[in-house]
Amino acid sequence: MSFVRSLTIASRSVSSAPFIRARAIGLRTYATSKNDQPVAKFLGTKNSNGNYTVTFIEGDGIGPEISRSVKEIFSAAKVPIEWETVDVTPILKDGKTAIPDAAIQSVKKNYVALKGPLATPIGKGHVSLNLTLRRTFNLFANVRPCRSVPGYKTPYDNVDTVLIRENTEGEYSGIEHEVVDGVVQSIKLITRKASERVLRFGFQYAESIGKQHVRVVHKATIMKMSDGLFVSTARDVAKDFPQIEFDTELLDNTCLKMVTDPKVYQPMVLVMPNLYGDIVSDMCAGLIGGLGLTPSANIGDECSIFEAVHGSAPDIAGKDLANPTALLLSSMMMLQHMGLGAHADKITKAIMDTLAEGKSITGDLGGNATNSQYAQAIIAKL
Ligand SMILES: NC(=O)C1=CN([C@@H]2O[C@H](COP(=O)(O)OP(=O)(O)OC[C@H]3O[C@@H](n4cnc5c(N)ncnc54)[C@H](O)[C@@H]3O)[C@@H](O)[C@H]2O)C=CC1
Ligand SMILES: O=C(O)CCC(=O)C(=O)O
Ligand SMILES: [Mg+2]
Repeated sequence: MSFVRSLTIASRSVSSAPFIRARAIGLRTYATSKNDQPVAKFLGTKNSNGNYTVTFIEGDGIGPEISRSVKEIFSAAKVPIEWETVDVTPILKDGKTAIPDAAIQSVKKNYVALKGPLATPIGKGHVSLNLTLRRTFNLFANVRPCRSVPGYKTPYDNVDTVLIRENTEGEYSGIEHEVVDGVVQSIKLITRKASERVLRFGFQYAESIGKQHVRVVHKATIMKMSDGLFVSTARDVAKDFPQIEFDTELLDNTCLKMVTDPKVYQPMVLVMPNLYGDIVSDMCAGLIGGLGLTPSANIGDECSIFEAVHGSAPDIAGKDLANPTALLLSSMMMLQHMGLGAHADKITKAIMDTLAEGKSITGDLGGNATNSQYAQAIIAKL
């Protein structure tokens, strides 16, 4: 019988990290936190045509189809953006999987990218390029809002959760090895530095979108050292935000309560280690109609990459059946981040009106429209 053991390592180094300041990346708002000088400030500038250049990674599976819809809608809405499409087919560099240099240079130059889903082989094969991108650009916070779509009926009304996932370490550190035949070790790495960084961002983000409560989701009853460090760091950071209510909750209880009464989570921002955030965000998507609807932002000090929560959906790829809304809403978060909020508002209204009308929605939402027909319906409303 094979026996897989997970070893937890917690860094005890005491951080003297400076107070991190963050600009909120909201789906609807572009509020600056009270502490100004944002860590996630958009550093890009307009090119000689008066447009911003944005790196586009179209991705695998449904990626190219939904990317095409986003591009068509942006073009119809006359968003002042020029896309720089890059290839991220992995290369081997010093024996390790790496992103091609041209793609890295493009993101570095433009400070911002929109990304379709990238498939990861199961078991053997290259490491996740999604994770590689997050690590390469130190995109420490993954912001995953999940809100009910007005007019689209689900068993739950008025879902409004915001989950912030630590994005660079934890169970996703990718440190694994075989101890002896049949015994494998996987290391969950938690550091005070990365925890503090994402937690501070979480508090500042909550403040800037008007949520008065931060809840840290963990399993420190079992992973006493690693999740314990995340929780104790959170308690320290919370002292700098006395105006924000702070508490903690065990992950299994969060899952139960979320699918029983998601309204409980409306006033708060949830912050959690990497794997928990991955799983809970898919679960939350299920509350509002599925993965076709939920966006995300990977935030770093310099660059930020915006992508849907979902993956490459191989089961529907190549059929023009995918729902591009999740990538579209991610691109709306991107526009907010870039200070192009007026364009975001206009497109978001067309998206929401099309969804509420229900005549041209995709199969995942119970409609008959293709991805292309849905995109055209949005364009007609612009
Ligand atoms: N950030 C990323 O790029 C992510 C990449 N992946 C990768 O994607 C691949 C496929 O993973 P799965 O487990 O199948 O998850 P998935 O998220 O691709 O699909 C799960 C289910 O949701 C549906 N779905 C997803 N997006 C949809 C959309 N836009 N419209 C309509 N239906 C949609 C799919 O058809 C499927 O039934 C894997 O290689 C995985 O590693 C998975 C999650 C995130
Ligand atoms: O990189 C992958 O294959 C999956 C990543 C994922 O599920 C996520 O980021 O939500
Ligand atoms: Mg995931």
